[in-house]
Amino acid sequence: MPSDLSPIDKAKFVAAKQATQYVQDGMKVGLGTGSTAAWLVKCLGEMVEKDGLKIKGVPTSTRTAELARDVGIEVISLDEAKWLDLTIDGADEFDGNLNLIKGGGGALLQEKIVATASDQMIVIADAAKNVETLGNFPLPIEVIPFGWQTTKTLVEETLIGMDVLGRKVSLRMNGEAPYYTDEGNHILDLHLNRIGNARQLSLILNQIPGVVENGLFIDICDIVIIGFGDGRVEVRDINEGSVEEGRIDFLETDNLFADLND
Ligand SMILES: O=C(CO)[C@H](O)[C@H](O)COP(=O)(O)O
Repeated sequence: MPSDLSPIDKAKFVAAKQATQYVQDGMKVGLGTGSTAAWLVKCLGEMVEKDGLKIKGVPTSTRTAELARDVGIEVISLDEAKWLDLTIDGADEFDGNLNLIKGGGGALLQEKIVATASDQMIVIADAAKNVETLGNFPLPIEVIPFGWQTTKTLVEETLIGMDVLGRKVSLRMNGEAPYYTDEGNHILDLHLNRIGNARQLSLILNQIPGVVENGLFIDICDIVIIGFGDGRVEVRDINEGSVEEGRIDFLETDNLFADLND
């Protein structure tokens, strides 16, 4: 077993590896963004190269598009694909109803569009992302740069009437400058600590002029695959209401793991 990887990275890897079992020849697959999704893309690239897996990938960011091409996955746009069989992505938090906070990596807009245009969305995550109530992770919202400070004020005023614990709103930065998304927008991070009614908050935030989308994914995710640092995986399926457990043996995957870690 590679010793230089943290238990969290191993957990992300086993969740991603388990998710590849849902990918079949001929599928159009949405490819998420972030460190866990990057493991998935690398695993799928390995399957394309070594097993001749034939898939078309729709990436959710320029970062993922580059990685997917690098590992040999055929990349198409969502407009070319029109509809997807499956999207696999990471998350910043998920709750017992498989509702999510996403957008820690700034790609929430494309991620939500792509996941919504899929028959099935699978989230891959380490166990630390599992929460009872969403909101400890700051909720990202994507806003257009025009008048963003006014939009921020409107968001702050809106939060006064909401069932949340914190109300601090900060502009995401990239060093000294504001962060820009792939669509040329900014991100406001909402430090809410606890979101009492995520469905209501999501609907209300999206009504504010200047807000393009928020990082709450409500009723979008079907399955969460949770990875643990010792190789265990747990699969939660919202439709089946089931929980399955398994294990990925690091000894069996050691070579792949080492290759992918290059
Ligand atoms: O939503 C996302 C990017 O916008 C990511 O999926 C989320 O931030 C989780 O990232 P990681 O897998 O690196 O923990």
